Amino acid sequence: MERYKIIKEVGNGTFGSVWRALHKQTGEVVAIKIMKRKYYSWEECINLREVKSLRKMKHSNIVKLKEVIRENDILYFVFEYMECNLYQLMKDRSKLFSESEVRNWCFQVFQGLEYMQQRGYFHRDLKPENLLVSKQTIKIADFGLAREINSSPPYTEYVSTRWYRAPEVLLQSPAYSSAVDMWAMGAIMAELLTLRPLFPGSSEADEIYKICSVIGSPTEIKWAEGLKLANAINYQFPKHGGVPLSSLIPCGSKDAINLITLLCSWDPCKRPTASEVLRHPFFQSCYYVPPSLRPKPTALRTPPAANRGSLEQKSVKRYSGDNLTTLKSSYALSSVKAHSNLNTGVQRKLEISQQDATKNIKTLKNPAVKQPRQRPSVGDSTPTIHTGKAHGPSATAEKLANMRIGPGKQPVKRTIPPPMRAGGLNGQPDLFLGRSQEVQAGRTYPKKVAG
Ligand SMILES: Nc1ncnc2c1ncn2[C@@H]1O[C@H](COP(=O)(O)OP(=O)(O)OP(=O)(O)O)[C@@H](O)[C@H]1O
Repeated sequence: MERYKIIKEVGNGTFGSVWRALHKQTGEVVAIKIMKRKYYSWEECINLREVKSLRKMKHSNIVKLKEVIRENDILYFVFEYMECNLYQLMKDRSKLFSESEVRNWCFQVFQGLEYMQQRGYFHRDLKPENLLVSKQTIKIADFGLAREINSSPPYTEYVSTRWYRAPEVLLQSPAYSSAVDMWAMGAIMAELLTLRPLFPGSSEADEIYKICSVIGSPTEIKWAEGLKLANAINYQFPKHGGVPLSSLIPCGSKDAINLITLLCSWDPCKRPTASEVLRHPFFQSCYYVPPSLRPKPTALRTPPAANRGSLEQKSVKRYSGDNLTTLKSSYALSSVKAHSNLNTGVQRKLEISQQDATKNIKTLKNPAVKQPRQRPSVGDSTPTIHTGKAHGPSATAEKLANMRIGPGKQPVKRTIPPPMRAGGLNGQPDLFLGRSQEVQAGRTYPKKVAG
């Protein structure tokens, strides 16, 4: 570590603090993540998801892991340095971003996600804090929870920050897919357009309530599987018709609203894949390189046979600044098939794998080291183990099951996100707080300064 000069702390997450540093010899500025727990052997380190997944990712929209150093049982990740995260860009703004700014960021993030999906990974904790920006470039960071699409469910440990958490995860589906990242991106895209979180639940139960009040409660037609999941944990959805997203995102174009609607579909199979999203009319003005002109990706991870066909067929890598052709509205909603394929691959291996949970070193060896944070990730995103049905109802299941929000058509409420640290404050459990406070339309959400 003596090769680096540590300059300033720039972030403090669940698992590590992140510092701006200087490579003494080259003068290069880097970000060094110092892990909070100790690592007594290299073996422990190289099994970390962050190492395993990031080592394989080489894409201009994925933050580059340059080096991993273990010294005196302390683990350091050396990353390329990025100026700030997306949440920091949003929090003090009163003027909305233009749609083209939002489009530009989202296009880049979806390219990173497409790359991940094609290599068989999904992120699982997308949120504005994990999208890092330097000038016009945005990159996906924090692969601590990334998972291989083909790894075996059930996925028992805690996943993703509440406001961006997909309904199937809230309802404890044991076999979710990369579609959880698409849900999160729908919520993030809406937030970028309005500077307000779309589903600012103050607890897991309130999160579902908020989702229902915006997109309407799921029906058999919209999401039969979801009704089964709810039934399995004895949960009843509140009855809501939802509201037109255009009323919540008045500045959004038709295409933007349509894309967010698709991304935030109840049914994960109905959410488009990243490749499909990149062909959506919302990105029509963005540049596209057809598959035949794309360079062969290096270090391509070969998916197991079960998924290979579907992944390869969908293999679309795109975009470079030059040699461009514009794609004209060739977007087709084949997402049902796409996510089904991924899901099937996952679900096929539905043997109970406790081994899978134990693989998560973060989860098991670093419980509740959560540092106080300001957004709902606090405490709530600590990957504590959900025991799941196999071990009796989890706390979430109980919370959800005990909750009955009275039916009846109510006007849609925009609600204040949890004051300061929502749910799970300082590691406290995520308690159901009842119906959230109303807030007048047009009022912006107070957000606290990021760490
Ligand atoms: N490469 C980087 N360049 C600049 N800042 C960074 C970089 N990586 C992380 N940060 C800052 O540090 C913060 C925390 O980083 P990160 O999300 O990797 O930590 P974590 O412990 O995994 O956090 P979480 O609580 O989200 O799991 C980020 O939100 C970001 O502001």
